[in-house]
Amino acid sequence: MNHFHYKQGELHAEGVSASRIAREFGTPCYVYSRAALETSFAAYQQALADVPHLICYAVKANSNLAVLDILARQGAGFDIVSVGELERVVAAGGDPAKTVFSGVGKTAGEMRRALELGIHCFNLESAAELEVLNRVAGELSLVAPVSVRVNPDVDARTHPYISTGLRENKFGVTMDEALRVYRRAAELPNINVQGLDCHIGSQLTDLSPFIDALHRLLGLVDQLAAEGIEIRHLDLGGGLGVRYRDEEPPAIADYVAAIRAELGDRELTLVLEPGRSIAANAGLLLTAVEYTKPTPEHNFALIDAGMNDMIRPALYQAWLDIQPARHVAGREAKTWDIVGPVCETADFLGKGRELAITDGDLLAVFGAGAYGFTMSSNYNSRPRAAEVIVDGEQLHLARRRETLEDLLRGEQRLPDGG
Ligand SMILES: Cc1ncc(COP(=O)(O)O)c(C=O)c1O
Ligand SMILES: N[C@@H](CCCC[NH3+])C(=O)O
Repeated sequence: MNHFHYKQGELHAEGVSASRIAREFGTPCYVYSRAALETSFAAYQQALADVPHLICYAVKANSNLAVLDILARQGAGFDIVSVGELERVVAAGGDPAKTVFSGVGKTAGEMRRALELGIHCFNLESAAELEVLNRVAGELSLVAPVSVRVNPDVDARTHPYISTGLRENKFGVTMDEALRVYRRAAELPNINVQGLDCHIGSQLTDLSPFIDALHRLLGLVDQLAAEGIEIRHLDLGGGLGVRYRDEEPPAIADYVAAIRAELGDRELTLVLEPGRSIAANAGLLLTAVEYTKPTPEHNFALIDAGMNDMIRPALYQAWLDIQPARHVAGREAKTWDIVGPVCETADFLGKGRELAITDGDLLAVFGAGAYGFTMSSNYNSRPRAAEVIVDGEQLHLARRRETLEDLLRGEQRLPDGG
């Protein structure tokens, strides 16, 4: 079911028209469909229903409290990469006991808070981090559950900036190093080995890199078992891609089925950390055309959303579908570059788009539910957009638009005479 659809020429998010959302909350505005979030999460749950599992939604994809709340109510666990994300999970009613902590640079303070809250597992990314965690857990008289994140050296065949599982990437440890880290972990008094972890990249549209990585991980599980180190859960990270344009990623059910086939009848709890495949197509960015500006080279449509609101096109050359929120009959289509107000040439959301649009039109940028708002910034001192949840006919303001006062909060001039 498509939760964003056109009815009588006008875009609707579930039962609510785009123009009503813009009227009530202004633009730019992120719009998320509750049903879409629930549907994609449920696809993971159904595919894993009869095996021990934990689905840890990757908070970095979309960390709005209402989004986390929706997923927590469905029983989601969470994958976090900072204490800030952990506090969001707690504030949203998520369960720390279903939370895994990834990230290459966890600080001692972050570890302390996570230990106090009793998270499910720390995904360790280095031998040095293991020592710090053991010390911090010791200070608290606690035992830290750990996995080691291995870097299986497989090519995820995705954009180089979001590929994480190659030897040259900063993430995880090599397979050889992992053996040494596990041996050391097994000796430490405040560490309890629980699992094995990897995450090879994001927006993968092919199953084979996942299966290659899993293969390598299972080899390590066996090697560890031979040394008496038992691995109870296997965390394969996230990374399943979505369709933004014409990509053909596997369906969630097929992705999970392929992993399960590879696991066979091993008694391992499967942990997954999906982000994009849950949130990307559950959200869009509504924006208005402020000006149209034909030039000898290009027709520019200057919109009120910029790269500070959605950086993916500038950062990864990502292609996002952009459509007018209302189809007006009889208008002539032209080729447009859809650009924002930020003072950077990279500030575009789409280039060379055939669209019948004019000044004042409302546009929708699709596929914006993941890595949209969470990567937004105040660059050019632009307040960040509102975030809205659509739930059937209901609209819920999930985060109000920042005000100019918000922008100045926490800053101070020098003292008088300084
Ligand atoms: C450790 C880890 N887990 C999970 C994810 C979520 O990935 P995705 O949004 O591609 O599912 C990421 C981001 O790529 C990550 O770095
Ligand atoms: N931010 C990236 C995904 C990277 C995920 C972090 N490991 C994107 O928008 O595609």
